[in-house]
Amino acid sequence: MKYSIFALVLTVFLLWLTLRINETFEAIFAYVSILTVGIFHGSNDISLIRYIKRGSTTNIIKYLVFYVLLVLFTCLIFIKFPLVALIVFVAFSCYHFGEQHFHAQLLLQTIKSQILYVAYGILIFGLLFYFNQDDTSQVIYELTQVNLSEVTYQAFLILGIVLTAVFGFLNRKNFKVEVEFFKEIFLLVLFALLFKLASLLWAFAIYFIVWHSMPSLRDQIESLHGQINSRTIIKYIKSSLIYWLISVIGLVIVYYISQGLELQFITLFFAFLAAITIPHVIVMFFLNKK
Ligand SMILES: CC1=C(/C=C/C(C)=C/C=C/C(C)=C/C=O)C(C)(C)CCC1
Repeated sequence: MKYSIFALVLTVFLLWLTLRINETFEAIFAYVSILTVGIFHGSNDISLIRYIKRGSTTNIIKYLVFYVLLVLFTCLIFIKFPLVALIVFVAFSCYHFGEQHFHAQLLLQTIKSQILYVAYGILIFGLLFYFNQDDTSQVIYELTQVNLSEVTYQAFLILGIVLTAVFGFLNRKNFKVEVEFFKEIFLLVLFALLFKLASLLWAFAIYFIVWHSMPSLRDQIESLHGQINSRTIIKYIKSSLIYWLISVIGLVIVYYISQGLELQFITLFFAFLAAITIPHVIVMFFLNKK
């Protein structure tokens, strides 16, 4: 079965599940899935760098040091200039989500297709934030001390819709033939419904796991090992385990820090996600260019 059909069926099932569980279960499922599959899909960046740089004589330790410094630098920017850091994080994330959605559906990677990636990411985050305004505003306020008004969310969503429509149209000759326009629209309506019914964290988790992390894991295993089977999956898990463990330990430390601060855990959770995500987005950018 094509992955996108599986993801579609799974999303409909999760929509049904959302109607049946309460917010506590949503939060438990969200944290567990983000901490396992979500963090795992970003835990193999060093192997991916080795793959991207194969043939190069540069020592991999150099990349590891650079990677760790980038994580620390992101943390520092979040502390010193939180608004700038948040805007950069959301912009990178929009590109990254859009890239995962479209890169295999387009024939060529051009400036127009890259703007489509950003546009689609804006549309997805626009729907997520628009339908969960209060919770989003609270997290953003705790991170940056900035209070966003309803108009900002409307404008962000409209920007996503317009840019996706315009750049989807401008890329029309660049799409592979099998791209189904109506399936894409149906998906967006499904996301809108899901994001409206689910809590912010659960809605984010469903998109992040089903539509981003799982297809990204599949692409990464294919790039690194040529094919997907139990042997290559185990190989991938083995080489990711140590980085995954370091990330989870980092998050446990963040949890204990949050106990002493007057912040919600979810706020620090997103800040933590940002710190480990920005270097990952850069690695995936170069992997997809290959
Ligand atoms: C959902 C959400 C936010 C953004 C989260 C983002 C942008 C996550 C990106 C994750 C990525 C790109 C992971 C990559 O593998 C904000 C703005 C903190 C506000 C609160 C809710």
